[in-house]
Amino acid sequence: MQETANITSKRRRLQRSPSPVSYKLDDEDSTYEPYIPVAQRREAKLAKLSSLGSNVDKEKSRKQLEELLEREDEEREEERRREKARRERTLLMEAQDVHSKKAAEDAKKTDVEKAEEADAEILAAIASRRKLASDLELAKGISYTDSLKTSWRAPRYIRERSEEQHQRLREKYHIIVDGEDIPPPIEHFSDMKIPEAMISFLKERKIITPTPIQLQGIPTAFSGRDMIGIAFTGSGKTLAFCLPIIMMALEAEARLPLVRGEGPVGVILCPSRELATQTYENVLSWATALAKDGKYPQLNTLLCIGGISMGDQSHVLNKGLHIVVATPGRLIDMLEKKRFTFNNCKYLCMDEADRMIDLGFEDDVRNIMSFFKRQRQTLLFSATMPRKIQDFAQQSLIKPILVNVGRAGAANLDVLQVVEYVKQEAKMVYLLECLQKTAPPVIIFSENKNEVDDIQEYLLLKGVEAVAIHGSKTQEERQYAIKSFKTGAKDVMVASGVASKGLDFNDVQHVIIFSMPKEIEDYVHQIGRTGRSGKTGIATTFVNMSTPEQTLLDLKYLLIEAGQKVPPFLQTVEDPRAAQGGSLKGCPVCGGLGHGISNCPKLEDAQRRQTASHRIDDGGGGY
Ligand SMILES: Nc1ncnc2c1ncn2[C@@H]1O[C@H](COP(=O)(O)OP(=O)(O)OP(=O)(O)O)[C@@H](O)[C@H]1O
Repeated sequence: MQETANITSKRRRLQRSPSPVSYKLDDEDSTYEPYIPVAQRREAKLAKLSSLGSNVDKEKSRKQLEELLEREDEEREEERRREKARRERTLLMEAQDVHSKKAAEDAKKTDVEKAEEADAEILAAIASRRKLASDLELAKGISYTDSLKTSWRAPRYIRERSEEQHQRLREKYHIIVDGEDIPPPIEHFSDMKIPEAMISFLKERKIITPTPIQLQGIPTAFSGRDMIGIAFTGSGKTLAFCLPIIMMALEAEARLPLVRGEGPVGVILCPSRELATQTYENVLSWATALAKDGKYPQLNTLLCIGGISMGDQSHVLNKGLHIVVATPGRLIDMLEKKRFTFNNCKYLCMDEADRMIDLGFEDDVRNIMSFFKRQRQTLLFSATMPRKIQDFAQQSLIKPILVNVGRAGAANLDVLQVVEYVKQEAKMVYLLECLQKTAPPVIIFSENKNEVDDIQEYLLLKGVEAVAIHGSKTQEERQYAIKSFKTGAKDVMVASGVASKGLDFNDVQHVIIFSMPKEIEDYVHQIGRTGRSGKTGIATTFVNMSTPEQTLLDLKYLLIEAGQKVPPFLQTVEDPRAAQGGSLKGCPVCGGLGHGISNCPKLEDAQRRQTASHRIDDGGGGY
């Protein structure tokens, strides 16, 4: 009996000892009484009463007791109500306190801080864009976690190098990488397991050692990895994404030759017909060089752009198809008409990718992705890729690797940038003078199609051999302009933005920017038509009162970044953010260094275009 009592008292002590969750209550509130339900209390009191065994009328006592208990209950209830009201009052006061503190903090915030908060809100709104994947994948919740498997491996002696050695090599070439299990950089084409015939062909064209984007980008793409490749204009990105597609097509053909109705194995998307044509010609020449060697099969490549008759390429469509180079509009048309399918397509590359996944083309890209029937390798390349687009793209790729040579959007350092203040009415005359600065070939850029025509007309009148290209010209006129400028038959090409992205003309000496584009990215692409492939070039830009101050600021920062001379009139352009003590970070939407997101011309333009709901490509990219 004694033992039982001990155990019971021990148990009680144990029950009272603080549990990890309730210790605060036990420690701090010594008046705490555990709650006993009313019925239980009532029973206990009645039991106590009957145990007294008095002679009083038990029924009467029961009634009195019940009244007493009811009164007690009411008093307890009243006390509980008062306690609740007191707590609610305290919470309300706390909330009011927090609110007034926030209002006081807001009042203390500078305009810059408020602007930064507004920027963050806009950024968050853009970040909520739908993932870049096909609607089918999104609807079915399909997402892949592993990169595409390929048989390619770096040579053993390179694989055996330590990660520090790889990193040292990257640092030597100013390559910044980001991602998991990054393949090693390879300094020589001969170590990349590229066919000898290809190496000899490249050598004939003075392509002897890989450029930085190639020495990290080619092994990355050969390994089957998704990647974002960013490198300045004229740095050889085309070879970095074409070689992998060629090798993949050769491998597919060697496994099982493709027959009519099969293929393509891979597709390259470009934002303009001209760029697609140029890339197609490159692929064609590299594939032909391999076939000529006799050891490799002839690959069939299709150019799929608007403005041309696809019937002219029926000989390609009548055989197994290996590679398609396309602009989005015509590609979608061909896929919808089932002229070919993407059932076995496993390589998608987007050149000038920021433009492709930019607000205007986004839905086209998603539509194209919906034709893929299996996992693909996706590669995005550009000289400009603002942080926001990089982030957006990264969530759409599988274990992506970012290969970055220099700051995305930085100007090519081989271009000498000269910015001149020229009054609007003096521009045409000064242009003639400016043309004397260098020997031809020269490209003149204007943002306005009518102005392009006016400049060409003026130059022709003055006896300058000039051709013109813009989105309203017919495809024949555009092809003629490109061809005659490329072959050197014409000295000067006057162009709107359509010719700025990615086009590779031999040895352009001088780029004249007659009217400064609003978006600094466009400027970077335009001046990038010179100073290519390690050569130097000059870019002269006309600005005046009609150039928006913000554009001038973007330009000023870009010149400073590239170590170029900042002319006195640009030096006087003040950054309002600096005056207010705000941060001078570049715009995450367009990469411009002279403004924040809330003043981004690209965003404004995209919003305007979305409202007008028509396409982005200056008449050249789509169908
Ligand atoms: N490894 C190399 N060595 C020397 N020249 C090269 C090499 N790779 C490519 N080139 C040449 O450099 C020129 C520019 O290459 P490409 O057009 O691929 O540049 P890009 O980086 O795509 O430029 P953009 O951003 O303007 O499109 C081409 O004429 C090409 O033949």
